[in-house]
Amino acid sequence: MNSIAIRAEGHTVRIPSRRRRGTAWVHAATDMTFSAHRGRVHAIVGESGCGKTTFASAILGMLPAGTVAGGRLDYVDASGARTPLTAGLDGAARAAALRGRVIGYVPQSPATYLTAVRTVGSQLQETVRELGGAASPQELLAQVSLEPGALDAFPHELSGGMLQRAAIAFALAGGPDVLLADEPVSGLDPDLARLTLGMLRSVADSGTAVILITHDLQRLMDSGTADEVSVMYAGRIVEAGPAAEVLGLPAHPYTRDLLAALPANGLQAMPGTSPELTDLSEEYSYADRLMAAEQPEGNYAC
Ligand SMILES: Nc1ncnc2c1ncn2[C@@H]1O[C@H](COP(=O)(O)OP(=O)(O)OP(=O)(O)O)[C@@H](O)[C@H]1O
Ligand code: NI
Repeated sequence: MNSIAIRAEGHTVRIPSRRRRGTAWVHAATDMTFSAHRGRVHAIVGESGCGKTTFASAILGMLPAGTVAGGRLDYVDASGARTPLTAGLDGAARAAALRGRVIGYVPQSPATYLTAVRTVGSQLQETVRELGGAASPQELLAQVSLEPGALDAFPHELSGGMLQRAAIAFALAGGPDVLLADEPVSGLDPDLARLTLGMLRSVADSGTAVILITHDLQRLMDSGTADEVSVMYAGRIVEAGPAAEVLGLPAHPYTRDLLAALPANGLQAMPGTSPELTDLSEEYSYADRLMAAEQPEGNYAC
């Protein structure tokens, strides 16, 4: 069986952003190479605004209209057949067909996708029916450690942590080959975060390719959930590899600085500031940020 489920090669995304004087371009992804394997958890980490959610949108074929995509971003089925996910409108249509059934998605703000006026159970039942899933709503809730009583609850009756787990149940409803979770543990207390990451681990262990987007390196390390880690900076993957290597012996200065900024490692402030991705120079790298941080007056020169 082919084990790569999502494969990016030179994946590049430019999103148009209208300005008073013409169009500016958001450099949301540049030359990204990435593989997510069935049975493994691949974490994508990086500061706010580096392009993590945009990469998720690309995988889901949900990039904004007018976006220009380059390189390749494919779903690869178990036989090795590739479905391009960003190849123009056609790609978006194909990606839409995969969404839910083949690629399950846990959105960054799970509260927003549920209707307030219907119970969780009726919405989950409908999702299972639409996607032709094999698991019942009861089984899906059990998989994410929610009591069956949650089926009769309205979304506002669930706590933030319960909603986040319900979001995972919805994402699993179609029995997906890939699970894409965008910040699934943000805002959760440590015990719930551990439980949720453990769930994602079991989903991977059952054969699904799990892509876990997070900016919480500490929880990622403590949980040992990830097999691989890709570190994103300003739309690029600056370092990738086995989690123990990337987080234990980081090779890139950006990864080292991210780790040094963790409370457990002394809370050293990140040097300088994250760049705006709008009209970013093609050659921009972390070295530019380090240089600007050393010469703060340079920030005022232009
Ligand atoms: N539709 C859009 N139009 C214009 N700019 C966009 C659009 N979508 C994303 N961006 C920009 O792309 C950049 C990357 O955003 P993205 O949401 O992917 O970052 P992120 O890494 O997920 O951040 P966070 O950790 O805060 O969720 C940001 O500068 C954002 O403003
Ligand atoms: Ni995001």
